[in-house]
Amino acid sequence: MSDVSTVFVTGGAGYIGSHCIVELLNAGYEVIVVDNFVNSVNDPDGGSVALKRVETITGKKITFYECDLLDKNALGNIFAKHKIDCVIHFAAIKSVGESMEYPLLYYKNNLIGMLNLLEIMEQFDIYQLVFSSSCTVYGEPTYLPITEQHSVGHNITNVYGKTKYFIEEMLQDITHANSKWNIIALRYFNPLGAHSSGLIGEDPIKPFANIMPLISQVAMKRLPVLTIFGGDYNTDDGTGIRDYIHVMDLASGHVAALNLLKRSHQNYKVYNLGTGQGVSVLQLVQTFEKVTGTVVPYKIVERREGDISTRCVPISGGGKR
Ligand SMILES: O=c1ccn([C@@H]2O[C@H](COP(=O)(O)OP(=O)(O)O[C@H]3O[C@H](CO)[C@@H](O)[C@H](O)[C@H]3O)[C@@H](O)[C@H]2O)c(=O)[nH]1
Repeated sequence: MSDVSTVFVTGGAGYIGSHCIVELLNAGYEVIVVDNFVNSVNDPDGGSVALKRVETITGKKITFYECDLLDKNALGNIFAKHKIDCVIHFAAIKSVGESMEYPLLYYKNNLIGMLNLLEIMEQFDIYQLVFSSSCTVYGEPTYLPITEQHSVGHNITNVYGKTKYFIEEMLQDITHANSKWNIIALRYFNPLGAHSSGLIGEDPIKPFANIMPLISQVAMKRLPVLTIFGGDYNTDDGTGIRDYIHVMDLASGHVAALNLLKRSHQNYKVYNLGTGQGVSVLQLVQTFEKVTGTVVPYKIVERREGDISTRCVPISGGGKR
């Protein structure tokens, strides 16, 4: 198997991307980052503040480019300049609540971006890819905890999840057609937390609807009260249950996936990345209060459209498909 040492990272300035780069650099990989920097706090000298801080944390230099994946020529030019071994594709657009608003924009950015990347990879004879997928591909689960063998594509409640599902299908097809492809799709459950240095973390600049940054906003008094969606789910305390995974554990999962691609040909594999432990919204709030010593005022309202009740992975996942 080829020696993976330089990783091309799309969306490296994002929350998950930046934390993963820390682990990649610590594991001895070199990284080339592309990002369009539209959802990051940017540095006046170019790049993003998060990337600069990753350099501070690791003591290593990051090569980065401002590039949108819709610009295939620009992407090709970057590939032509470097000896890239492997790609991790984080870049995707998300919107508030990930409703069905603007589906065309989602499909265009997320699907064409992926296709451009795959075409350029093939052109440069690079076939190793780790793809950021999501537990949303499972839709409303028919059994719990969710293994990788659970059906995908049914009742997906948001367009973001659908793009992840469509891309997974595409990746599977191309590996069938050309066995040179060596791909792992990682289905993230709900990431939270920050690097222990506190230098990087989740602080979105665009409007967002995920629970953890909202809890932080309320704790910092930027928002008066946390709105908990639904107190009548069929769970112990009535609030929704998710599997929250620490972002640095997610990062380790990416390094493990890359190491696996490097060690042996995988063709196409999917893995869940979760903890195996379901946590309710109320438990999350109470734990946050206990750990930080800060009170988080909340009110329980109607369920949010498109939300499911419970989603978690088994303690030891299956891993094969
Ligand atoms: O203001 C809020 C926001 C969320 N929740 C609840 O908190 C839990 C988690 O919600 P959220 O952080 O929005 O995540 P999910 O709804 O589980 O799904 C998100 O998280 C997945 C894993 O990252 C992504 O793949 C999905 O696209 C994304 O919608 C759910 O029970 C929500 O009902 C609230 O009660 N109040």
